[in-house]
Amino acid sequence: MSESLAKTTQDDPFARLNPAQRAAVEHGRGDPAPGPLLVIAGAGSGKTNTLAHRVARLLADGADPYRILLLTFSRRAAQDMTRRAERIAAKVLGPDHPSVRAGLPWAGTFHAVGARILREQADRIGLSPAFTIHDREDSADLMNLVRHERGLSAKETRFPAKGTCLAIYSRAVNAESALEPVLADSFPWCAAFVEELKTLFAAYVDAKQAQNVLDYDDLLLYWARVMDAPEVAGEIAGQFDHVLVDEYQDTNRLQAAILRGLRPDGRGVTVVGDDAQSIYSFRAATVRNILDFPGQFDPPARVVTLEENYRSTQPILAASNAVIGLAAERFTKNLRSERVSAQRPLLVTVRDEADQARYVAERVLEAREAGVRLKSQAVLFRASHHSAPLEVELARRNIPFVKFGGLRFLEAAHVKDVLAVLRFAGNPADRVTGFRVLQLLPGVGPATAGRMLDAVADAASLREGLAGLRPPAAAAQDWPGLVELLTGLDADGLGWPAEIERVRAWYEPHLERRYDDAAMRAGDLLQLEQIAGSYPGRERFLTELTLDPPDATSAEAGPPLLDEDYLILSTIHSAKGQEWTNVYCLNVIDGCMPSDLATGRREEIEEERRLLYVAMTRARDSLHLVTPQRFYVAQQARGGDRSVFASRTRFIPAGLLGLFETRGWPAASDPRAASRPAMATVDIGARVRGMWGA
Ligand SMILES: Nc1ncnc2c1ncn2[C@@H]1O[C@H](COP(=O)(O)OP(=O)(O)OP(=O)(O)O)[C@@H](O)[C@H]1O
Repeated sequence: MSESLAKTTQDDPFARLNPAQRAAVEHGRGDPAPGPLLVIAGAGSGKTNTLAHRVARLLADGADPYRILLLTFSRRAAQDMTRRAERIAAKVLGPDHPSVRAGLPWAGTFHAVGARILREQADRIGLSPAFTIHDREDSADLMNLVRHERGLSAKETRFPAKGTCLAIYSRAVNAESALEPVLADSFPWCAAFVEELKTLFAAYVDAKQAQNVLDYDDLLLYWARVMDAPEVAGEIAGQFDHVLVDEYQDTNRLQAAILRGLRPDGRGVTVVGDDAQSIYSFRAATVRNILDFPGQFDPPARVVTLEENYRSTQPILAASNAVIGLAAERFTKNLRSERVSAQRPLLVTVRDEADQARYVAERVLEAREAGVRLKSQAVLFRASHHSAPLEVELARRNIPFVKFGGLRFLEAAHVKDVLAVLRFAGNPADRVTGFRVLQLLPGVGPATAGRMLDAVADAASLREGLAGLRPPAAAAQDWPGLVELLTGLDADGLGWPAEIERVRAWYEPHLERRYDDAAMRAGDLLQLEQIAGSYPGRERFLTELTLDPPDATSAEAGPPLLDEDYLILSTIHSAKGQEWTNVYCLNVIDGCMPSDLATGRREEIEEERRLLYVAMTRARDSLHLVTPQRFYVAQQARGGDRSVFASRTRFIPAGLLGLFETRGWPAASDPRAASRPAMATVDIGARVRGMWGA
């Protein structure tokens, strides 16, 4: 680069954009209400980068940051985008300019923004602004409660379990579909229960409304319905000049309806996405949203396609393109990369998962020796439990790692307990939460808790309701403490985060009584308190954390882990939008990719293909796809602990093998290979069970 060009690039943050990116960034520049824009961006083509530049361009050109709505897929993405846009805008406007300092107050996920808008409008739309939000587990619990009340849980009817009921309900809501087609398409074994399910869902909705509770789906559903009501919709839409949506391929019909409601003529709308990376149809996302976007408007939306990949080497890209090239329907993008390399992606055959773990651990250490930090390396897998043997191997070798997409921090019982106290104090009508809180006391079981909640519901206030209760003898000692805590949280004017400190202090003796590993759990609660400190208040904290819980503790908690170097382990779903120098992909075999949980419907298989594509396109320099020849099948019906012989994923048919370097490991020359006995599967578990005639 010449000196003057280098200087220009440094001064002008927009100078590095390629022509297509610039076209997207500058679309409608100077027009206060530019026409709709769709940016179709291939993997690694700078989608995120381009969207951040577009926001920065708007700010630099004088747009009001309070009137920009930026909808992202995760909270992390919203924060990342806000930081990038601020940094770019600061180069033009200076770091102290009010538009830079304001940040992007309306950046967040659809659900989080929905919650905020609904709370702001609560009085006008018949909601109480104190509504609480149920996560999936709470929703399933409430569904279960209603199911019992309706007498639908009798075993002989084989009525669907609470989780299935919730999944059916959720899909119907998000896909804006009647119940019958949802059952026929996705839950055919439940089709006989259509009438009972309708009754159940009606009762579930009644219960939520009576208890002043919204579930995840309600946040989109209520928002969408508000946008149908002209009196309120106009006001909400009028708050924004620009609406930008990232990862549009993973939005569902309700989200598309909300967007249409916000901007019926498409003016000021930018959506960005990649149809080839659509991987959330199990949450009713529909790739049709992005495929059909341009034609919704008259004149149609402008489409800008980004085809230059800056991430991966050409051989990695060639292999990824070939995999997605076999997909049935997509916007055609011919991704190209200028990053030459002689190294094709590796397709490595190993005996079993234990060897897979050893292979990956060795390569990771080798790369670290060669200067690639652990943090620049990621191991990706289809299902969270696939990494178990590797986790053992890493622990054995003292290789630190952080796992994304496993059991979430907030799902841990003790963390939920503390959050439940905070929520119940804010909304005593919420029975699921109240149930949890009251049963923390010794001697209070479901029946007592239920009676107590009835009494609270009939009283004028929580304070009055609690005052009238007589706890069982075993709880007598702890009762006054709980009453004081619940009634004092609001009344004592403690402020935030002192409120959560008080709850933690109250909870500590209960924690010790309830759990053997209380010390470790207490550490989690301290971490929770630390996270709480970064929110302005209780309600924002509870809402945002419920909607988008941290994927891994260290993702939020900061020190000490963030200073160290650690390997990334992640499900492919959680790897969305990220990139690493080296990527190792586990179990690239049929049964895992595609998952044998996919029913075999064509759309589901296509989505599994896109998952492999997403995994492959996360790699910058080095990509290893590992195929164990024998795979232990976990989580099968009783009687089955078995290994199966596995074959390479169908998404890499023989015709594509030339794009990979195929290898067996350990190599025949490796003494480890020779010392192995011939491959045989001995089902010890079955033999042991056989002792008892099972
Ligand atoms: N014009 C450019 N010049 C050089 N590098 C670029 C340019 N645009 C983007 N990049 C780099 O390319 C990489 C991929 O960018 P980004 O993460 O924005 O892509 P993406 O399209 O969002 O990817 P994906 O959809 O696969 O998650 C990043 O490292 C980014 O810095």
